Amino acid sequence: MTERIVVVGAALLDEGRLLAARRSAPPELAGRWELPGGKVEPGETPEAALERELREELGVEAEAVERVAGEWPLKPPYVLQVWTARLRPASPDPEPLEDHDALRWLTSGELWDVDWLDQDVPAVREAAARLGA
Ligand SMILES: Nc1nc2c([nH]c(=O)n2[C@H]2C[C@H](O)[C@@H](COP(=O)(O)OP(=O)(O)OP(=O)(O)O)O2)c(=O)[nH]1
Repeated sequence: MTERIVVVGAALLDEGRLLAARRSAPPELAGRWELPGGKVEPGETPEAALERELREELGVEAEAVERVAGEWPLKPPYVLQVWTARLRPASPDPEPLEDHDALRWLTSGELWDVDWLDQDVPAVREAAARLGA
């Protein structure tokens, strides 16, 4: 059986907008936009991983809300799963603390203004269906 490591991506939604984050590393991904998140660690639930990654990367207190149906292949052995998420009431605003050098809140009309990682495009399309919901 092949090893498979889940990367969780957050479709962080706020006031009908989706947060996009521009990667600053590694060189082959730098400058492209993604859903913030990261690898699920052994023994961790995807929801806990998502909340931990958002705290580390963006300094926010977020809550995973629901899984976006689907799973998208990344560079083996990684696969991307996406959860919608929201900021908890007392959360600070997101800041690009690590892994990213820019953040943008996108309305549905602005969704394709950023250069998403190719492998994120189908996931973003699915997540976008929740915008304004
Ligand atoms: N977080 C995130 N990673 C993505 C996305 N799309 C995509 O190809 N990736 C890739 C980039 C990385 O190779 C891998 C996740 O790595 P990461 O650097 O975000 O995760 P991490 O914080 O747990 O990593 P690490 O520094 O602990 O190794 O998945 C995405 O939308 N979000």
